[in-house]
Amino acid sequence: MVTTSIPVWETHSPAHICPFDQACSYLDWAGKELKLDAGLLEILSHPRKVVTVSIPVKLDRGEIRVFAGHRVQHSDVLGPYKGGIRYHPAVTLREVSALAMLMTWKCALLGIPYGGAKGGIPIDPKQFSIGELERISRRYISELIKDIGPSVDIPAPDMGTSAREMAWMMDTYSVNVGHAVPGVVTGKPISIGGSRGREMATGRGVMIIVREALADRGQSLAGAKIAIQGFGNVGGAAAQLLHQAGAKIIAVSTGNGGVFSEHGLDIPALKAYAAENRRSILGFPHGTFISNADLLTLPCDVLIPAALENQITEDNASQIQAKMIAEAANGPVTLEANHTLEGRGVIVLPDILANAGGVVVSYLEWVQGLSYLFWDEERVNREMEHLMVQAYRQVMQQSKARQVNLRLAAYTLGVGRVAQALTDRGLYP
Ligand SMILES: NC(=O)C1=CN([C@@H]2O[C@H](COP(=O)(O)OP(=O)(O)OC[C@H]3O[C@@H](n4cnc5c(N)ncnc54)[C@H](OP(=O)(O)O)[C@@H]3O)[C@@H](O)[C@H]2O)C=CC1
Ligand SMILES: O=C(O)CCC(=O)C(=O)O
Repeated sequence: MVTTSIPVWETHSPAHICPFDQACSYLDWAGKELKLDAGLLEILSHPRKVVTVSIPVKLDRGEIRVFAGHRVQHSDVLGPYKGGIRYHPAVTLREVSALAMLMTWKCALLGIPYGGAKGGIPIDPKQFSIGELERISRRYISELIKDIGPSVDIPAPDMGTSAREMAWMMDTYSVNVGHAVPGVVTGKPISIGGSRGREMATGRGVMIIVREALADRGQSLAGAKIAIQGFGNVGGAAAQLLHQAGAKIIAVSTGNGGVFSEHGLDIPALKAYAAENRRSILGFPHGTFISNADLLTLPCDVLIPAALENQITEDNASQIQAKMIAEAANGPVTLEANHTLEGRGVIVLPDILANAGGVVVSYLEWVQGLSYLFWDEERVNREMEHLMVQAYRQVMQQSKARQVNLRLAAYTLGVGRVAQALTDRGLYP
């Protein structure tokens, strides 16, 4: 039975804050600081290409459903478009457009030769069988076949997707063009050209940036009290690596709440519990229940939002008790909240720096694939750490030189490099 004949491309974000408006406000802020021309800012605030495709899929029970699949290519001034694909019910075109823009600044900040893109399908992957997810992923990539490619646009995992979906996408693309093309996606399984270290990379990058920021304040990871919202690819890996480094992870959460222990959670035991309980951590015996809202306002050294955007807003910014926030998620702190936090002396390590470990190892995966030479995990981690620490130091230096907070420092570096490249290429004025 066909349930809808007219696909609804644009759904309203459940949050009252539009992620794309937020992304444009951050760009504006950086543009003012850099004194960029209005015309240049106008170019940078528009994605270069927006694609929405129809994904007709037969579900296991025989019903035909048509999903909307978005891919937004924000900028390719510095290299091929790059960015993840999100499967989440709250995905909208405006959200994907915001995330694509963030990718542009992130890649420029890290000095990797990519532009920015993002993709997404508004579905809850938990509601579909593996077979259904495979059909959705394959059809989505077939529809985008002319818009992606190893030197055009290279997708990767984001919320709700993983190496499994990347393998289906790589295979679909390869079958369509007639030969194996591992470089069309990153975050693939190692068996088909994925990189060692990619799965943990975003969490490892978060750990490195938090370690550097604490060290600059005379603190170490050992004994630091940390709360983490989100226990998926990023939050889970960050929790594991921070725990290994001696930090005390006092709370973690998933979509329906979390667990708290003042003495620190046993993260390996919690990971094992989640694996046995279809990713749910509720009911973990060595801790008490905590809501996502309460987790955000716990007193701690570092708060790590690692789930969705717009989690820290004007509504709760004044209640945040963390001394430092590391944005593992993209866009978890709104511009207004950022100002409030800054006024209260809370350090915010911005997303385009703090969560860049994933795209850095994606880049290393792409480089290994193009050169047909694969590295051991130690080398991947070393190269990634070098790029992350270098970017961190550049942000610190920019912050001192311009007397601005870390977000504006990171943005002025990222946006400034793209603006310079656009001008040097003769694309502006
Ligand atoms: N994967 C990557 O390499 C990168 C990801 N990021 C960003 O990191 C963030 C997380 O991505 P990733 O870890 O890959 O995604 P995953 O899908 O692997 O995990 C998401 C986690 O967030 C939880 N979650 C979902 N909704 C909420 C909510 N409303 N409140 C609290 N927790 C929630 C999920 O719980 P549940 O299982 O209950 O849904 C799950 O634990 C995203 O913002 C993403 O853009 C940034 C850079 C790279
Ligand atoms: O690994 C990548 O290419 C992109 C990761 C991503 O989507 C992100 O950094 O937000």
